[in-house]
Amino acid sequence: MNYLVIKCGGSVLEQLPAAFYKNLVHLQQTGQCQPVIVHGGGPLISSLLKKLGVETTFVNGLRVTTEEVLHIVEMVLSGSVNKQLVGHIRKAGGDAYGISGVDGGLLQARAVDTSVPLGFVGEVIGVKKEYIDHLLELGLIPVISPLGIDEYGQKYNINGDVAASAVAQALGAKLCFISDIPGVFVEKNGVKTTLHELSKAEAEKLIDDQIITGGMIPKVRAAIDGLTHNVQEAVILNGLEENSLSDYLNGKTIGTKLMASEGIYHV
Ligand SMILES: Nc1ncnc2c1ncn2[C@@H]1O[C@H](COP(=O)(O)OP(=O)(O)O)[C@@H](O)[C@H]1O
Ligand SMILES: CC(=O)N[C@@H](CCC(=O)OP(=O)(O)O)C(=O)O
Repeated sequence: MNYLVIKCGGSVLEQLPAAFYKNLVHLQQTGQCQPVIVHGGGPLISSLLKKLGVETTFVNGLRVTTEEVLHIVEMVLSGSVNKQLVGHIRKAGGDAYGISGVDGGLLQARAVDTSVPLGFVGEVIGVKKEYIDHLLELGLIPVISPLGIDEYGQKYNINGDVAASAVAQALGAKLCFISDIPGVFVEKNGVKTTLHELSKAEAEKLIDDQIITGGMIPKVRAAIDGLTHNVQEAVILNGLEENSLSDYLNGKTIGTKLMASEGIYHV
């Protein structure tokens, strides 16, 4: 199957134009590809935590997740954001099935292994691909919230980019990250330019040089990790540009395409 995993970032979720959902439904209904959505919602989580007076911190773009934070992450992602997306897809004439990575153990997870303790932040160790296939066979667009669960029933907060890459790896899919910027940019002589291609070595150099920061760190790392594990191609696109997704699929040079190669060509 020609799977396309689309990661909808929290940075753009509330501003995605109606054309985005129309294009998505068109892709599915014409059989051009089998779209699978994985979403984020970081800004909405942060805003609810703030309202509730709960402090939140990030390490390399990952939210330190206490039990209290985990509970709120689940409310926002699997409750509010997931169902909003299902609503938008239906409004565009398609049908979608919202599912959390927790349900049926869709995303099997364990705690991430990092030098800094991050609490209940997870990494994906297995994806129940057959659930995704069943939904697609029924003509439904799967909409997945990025939480995972382990064999003991412990839930984990998984970065949306990391979850999207894991799903794309399991499906051998193309992977599109829809965010709020035209791509990865670098500043040269005071001029910002968007890179149309970014290799693994370049990405790590830009992270070291603090040119790639915050939420862009897990995004480029998840993309490159995907490319070395069965993902067909990975690109970062601007969701605020009306037809970025269909333009990309039609071969237009747009956004930043990640490359698994080690070379440094642009930076
Ligand atoms: N070099 C860079 N190029 C582009 N964006 C960058 C870069 N470094 C950091 N960013 C930030 O990464 C953000 C996208 O990551 P994130 O906020 O996690 O998005 P999303 O919610 O769409 O996943 C951009 O809005 C931008 O502020
Ligand atoms: C571990 C971790 O950082 N999880 C993310 C999950 C949401 C997410 O990834 O949202 P975006 O795609 O909008 O960034 C968080 O708690 O914010």
